[in-house]
Amino acid sequence: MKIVVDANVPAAEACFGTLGEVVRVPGREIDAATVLDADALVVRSITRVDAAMIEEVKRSGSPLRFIGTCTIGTDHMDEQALADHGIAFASAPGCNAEAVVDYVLASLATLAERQDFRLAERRVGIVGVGNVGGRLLGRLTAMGIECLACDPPRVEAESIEEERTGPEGLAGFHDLDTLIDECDVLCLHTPLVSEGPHATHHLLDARRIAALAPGMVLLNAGRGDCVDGRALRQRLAGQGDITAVLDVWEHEPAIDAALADLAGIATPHVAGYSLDGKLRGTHQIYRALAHHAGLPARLTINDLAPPPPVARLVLDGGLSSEEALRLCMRVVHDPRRDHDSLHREARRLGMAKGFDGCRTHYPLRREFASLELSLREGALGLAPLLTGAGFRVATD
Ligand SMILES: NC(=O)c1ccc[n+]([C@@H]2O[C@H](COP(=O)([O-])OP(=O)(O)OC[C@H]3O[C@@H](n4cnc5c(N)ncnc54)[C@H](O)[C@@H]3O)[C@@H](O)[C@H]2O)c1
Ligand SMILES: O=C(O)[C@H](O)[C@H](O)COP(=O)(O)O
Repeated sequence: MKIVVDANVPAAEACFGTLGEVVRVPGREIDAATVLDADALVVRSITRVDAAMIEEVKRSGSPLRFIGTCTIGTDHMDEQALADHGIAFASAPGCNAEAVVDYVLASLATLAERQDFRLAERRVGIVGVGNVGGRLLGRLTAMGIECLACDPPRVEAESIEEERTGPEGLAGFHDLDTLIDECDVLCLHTPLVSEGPHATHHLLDARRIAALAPGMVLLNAGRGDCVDGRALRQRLAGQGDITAVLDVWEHEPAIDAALADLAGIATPHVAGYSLDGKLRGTHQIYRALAHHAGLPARLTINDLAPPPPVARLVLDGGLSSEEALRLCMRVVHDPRRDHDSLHREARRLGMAKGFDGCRTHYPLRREFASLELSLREGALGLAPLLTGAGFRVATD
């Protein structure tokens, strides 16, 4: 079996090499011609697999029968065209959700320090309460931070279910305009949905961007097209009274440089770029391809991940809860580094090349859960906050 794999998929040889011959191709270069004699294709989000590509592949008589994307998002795939041509499809739901939550918490902790506010006193609105938003809700709530949730498709689906099973799980869900009115921080974790009753293209449109109260933080780690970037740029340039944290952008990789300059934190679509998250994505697609091909998938995720560079940190007393949180987060992940790299590489290479370069050469990053915190007596009071934030805490 010949398997074409995006060059930015880690552990590709270790996993897919047990199933067939692996050929690595940079994601932006993968097209119909690349996969003419391939049996399987493994991509990430930068490869557009649309109807035209699938039709060209099939017209050429290619043996291609399986396409997997090692990502959560699937808006780069035309799933209907794949089904129409009998090509099996798999994605990697939830694979990097923990990494995105780490990114959100570390970004908010950075803004709290920069703007001198206490995160615990902020109310956070979460739009899209799936794998990412749901985990974010869980961690923020465990940290004692008040949250409001918005997920109309889920409410609709669960309401139908509720008629059969009784009311549960719907409390605390509100509409988007309520979150805009009542929250200090708005976090977008929606997929890009182009049509239908719950379309998300420009979900944050000019009207909603104008309605954000001065002082609000808008964070987008879903998809760039969920926010009207032009309207956001105008609001930031004109009034400059809100803060934007942007990891995803319209027109990646040639993103709006002026918007990137105005954002408090601007990162090149790397919120989910922990090694753990990428390896989970590879492993999920490896299992799906093995299943499709009727082959055994013997590797476990534990076979793939190396030990973390910092495994354990001992905390004594003397730090405030905010200081301790920031310190522990930054040992694992600091979004300021990614913000600086994006600006530096964009100046050096131009935006599109700089953006892609930061992603291709992304430094090693692990997840909060890879760090064990050992709390000495004076720091024991920090345990609930640090556990809630996602660290492993030992109190012996
Ligand atoms: N920045 C990154 O690195 C990164 C990493 C992972 C995922 N993502 C993006 O984040 C998205 C969400 O990831 P996930 O794993 O939570 O997906 P998911 O499918 O588990 O959850 C998405 C949630 O959004 C809800 N939703 C859909 N339309 C909505 C609307 N109009 N308003 C409010 N909620 C709506 C869905 O009902 C669902 O509960 C992905 O589709 C992907 O595009 C980005
Ligand atoms: O959808 C996802 O999983 C994320 O957006 C993912 O981090 C995208 O990374 P890429 O596929 O572009 O490398």
